[in-house]
Amino acid sequence: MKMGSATELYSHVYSHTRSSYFASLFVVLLAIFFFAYSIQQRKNNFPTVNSYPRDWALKRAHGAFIADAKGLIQEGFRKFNGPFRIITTLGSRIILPVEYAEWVKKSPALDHQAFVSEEFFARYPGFEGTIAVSDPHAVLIGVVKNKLAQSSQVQKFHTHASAGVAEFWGEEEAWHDARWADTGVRLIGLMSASVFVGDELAQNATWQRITTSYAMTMFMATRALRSCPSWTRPFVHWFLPACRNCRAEVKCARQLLQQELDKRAIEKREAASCQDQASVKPEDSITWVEEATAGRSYDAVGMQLGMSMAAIVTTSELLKQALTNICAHPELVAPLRDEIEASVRAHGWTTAGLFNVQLLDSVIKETQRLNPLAEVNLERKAVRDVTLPSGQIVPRGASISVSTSQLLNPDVYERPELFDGYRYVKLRQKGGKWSTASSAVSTSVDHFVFGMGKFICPGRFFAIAEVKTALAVILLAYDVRLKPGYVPKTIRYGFEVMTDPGVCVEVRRRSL
Ligand code: HEM
Repeated sequence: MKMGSATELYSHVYSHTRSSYFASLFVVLLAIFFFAYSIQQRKNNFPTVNSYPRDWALKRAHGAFIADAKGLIQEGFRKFNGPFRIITTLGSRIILPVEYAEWVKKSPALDHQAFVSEEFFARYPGFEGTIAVSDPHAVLIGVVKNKLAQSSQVQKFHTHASAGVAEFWGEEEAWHDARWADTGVRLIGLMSASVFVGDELAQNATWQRITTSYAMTMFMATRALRSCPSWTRPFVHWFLPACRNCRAEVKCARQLLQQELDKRAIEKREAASCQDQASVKPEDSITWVEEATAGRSYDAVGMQLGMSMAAIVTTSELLKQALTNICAHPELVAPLRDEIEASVRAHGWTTAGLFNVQLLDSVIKETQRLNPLAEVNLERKAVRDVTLPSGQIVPRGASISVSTSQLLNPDVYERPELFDGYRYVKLRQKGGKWSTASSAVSTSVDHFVFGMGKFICPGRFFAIAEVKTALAVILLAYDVRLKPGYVPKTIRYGFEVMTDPGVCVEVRRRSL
């Protein structure tokens, strides 16, 4: 009996313990499940603005994105009143309102190079330019930051801009077509290449063609690859015509650059063999990259294509838009010329001279405000799960961007839809935050066309100096106007905002 009772008691206690054990396990599992579920929910908690019923192949989503990304962004903020997703032709992007800009700027979990590497396939042959820009050792970025931005290139810019416009437009004193969509890019290509690779290679027509077209060729290849399922990409990139074009451009650029490197090596050997003759290294980015890598192996052509890719489309778009805006506001021409002439008289073609042309600086910054190149900026990839100030989780691997809608915010800018060449001159006079934020190379939450924080564009000083020099050279030597009847417009494709490829600017040589 005793024994029986003990066994019964034991089995009673055991079954009780076992059932409470299972109950506790159940509760713990349930809690884990709900915790994981709530995290998953928070991760997926970004409503999508262009998701449509039965749009399995995303045709409608892509069409809406390409046709009117700006409208979709406005719709997203209106509907969701906070962060949301947008389906793009390059995948999906989380769009944040400007209130998140400072947070994005500081978040160590958000990376720009990882974004470029992932979104622009920095792993396939032909994509050497993207590989160089997203290289984790940041050699190219270091060269742009430490050398390109610091050395004064204004004299070189002036020489090449003057030669360029004389070649493109000549001495004709009658109004004629400036072919501005093309000559604007060629001008920036020439000026940039003179600093990137030195005078001789800069003059080479094939080098000019490749370095001005590579960014677009690479972008077309990216688009073609994105339209293929991800598992096919490691194979199809060998066959897609757009990817083959990329590889052909890299191959041709490599041959041309190698000739330049060989020529430099011979000159160096000759200088070394001639005891009393010191070897003078050319002051250009070929030399700077070689010094920065300090004997480590690197891809010289990748560096050059990466630099051209980052520099030429962006800067030539700004130049084209700025001159078009000046033509559309002819009352700006006389005061701009007066300012440039006074500055050149006092300082010559120098960094100090460019610093003094404050109206030109304002015209350029105002151009960027209305033509910011893209509807979004601060493009980042989350390198780990990261929680937004709103509590939503951006999952590792997701891409985010901040909307540039602040550029048109009437609380910041009076009559924001209008082009006002004097806008930043007037804001600078107001003082306060605008005493520094009004300059074309500066950045703030009210104008971050060059990005912000750790990844801010290191080439902005170079770009602004180039655009100022080119505009000054043009305005001093030529009269400019829009072709009678032409109304300026921009072309939008997804997030991109570009100059009208049919822009009609006319020029005539000034008789001085
Ligand atoms: C008007 C002309 C230009 C515009 C609008 C522009 C814009 C930008 C923007 C928005 C970024 C990303 C910043 C961020 O996300 O915070 C960037 C990065 C970069 N830009 Fe520019 N850029 C211009 C010209 C140039 C030039 C002339 C160069 C080189 C000569 C250059 C080299 C770079 C590089 C290397 C990066 C990558 C920085 C990094 O990942 O840390 N850019 N640029």
